[in-house]
Amino acid sequence: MTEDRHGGIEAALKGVDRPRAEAAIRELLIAVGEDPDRPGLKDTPARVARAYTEIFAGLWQDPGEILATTFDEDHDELVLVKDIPMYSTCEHHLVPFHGVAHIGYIPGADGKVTGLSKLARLVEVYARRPQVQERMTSQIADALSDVLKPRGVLVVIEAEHLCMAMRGIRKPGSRTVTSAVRGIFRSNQSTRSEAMSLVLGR
Ligand SMILES: Nc1nc2c(ncn2[C@@H]2O[C@H](COP(=O)(O)OP(=O)(O)OP(=O)(O)O)[C@@H](O)[C@H]2O)c(=O)[nH]1
Ligand SMILES: [Zn+2]
Repeated sequence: MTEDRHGGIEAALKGVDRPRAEAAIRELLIAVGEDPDRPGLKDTPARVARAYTEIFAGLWQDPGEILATTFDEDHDELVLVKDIPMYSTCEHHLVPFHGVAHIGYIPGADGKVTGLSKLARLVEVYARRPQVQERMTSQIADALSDVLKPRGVLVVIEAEHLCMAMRGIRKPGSRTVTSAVRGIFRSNQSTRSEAMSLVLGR
């Protein structure tokens, strides 16, 4: 696990009760019919506890802190970062859903913008939690709106849910697309359509 100056992994390493997680994984292995003491599984509970600490580190991270670095660029038109890879965990089945996030915003009257990497970090904060795709999409849009006070925000997430692929209905390849629009993207249809075509155009 790499260190994260925004407190995610570091805070998660301090906060997560790993002995408890390890005990739970051991119990799960027994419950599904495995022998947690066989050599291949001996270190698995500790390994999984560490992996979950990383996978859910967003619970320990403050999105406001990530967006704290802003600068005035006097830019009053669209800023769009496309195809940000994301891996999250479906809170219903605790299996991954993964895909890409696209984030666009039009800065507010003060021209305040944030570093481009911060948009990708924001995706990480909300992806690294037990999630539902719709909620994750709205949370990213709301965090950006609250901190940057932009004229508009548009977030689109396209993802495949492994709970629909490797189990249950078993439809690999189906993609779920969610969007959240705020400000001018919500009130002005032509602005929204223009941004959407940039987002979805390949
Ligand atoms: N809206 C939404 N649904 C999700 C998301 N992730 C998983 N689901 C759905 O959550 C639902 C949970 O349904 P349940 O009937 O409680 O669980 P289940 O019996 O395991 O359902 P199946 O997956 O249909 O086998 C399923 O339809 C999943 O496809 C998500 O991000 N958004
Ligand atoms: Zn699921």
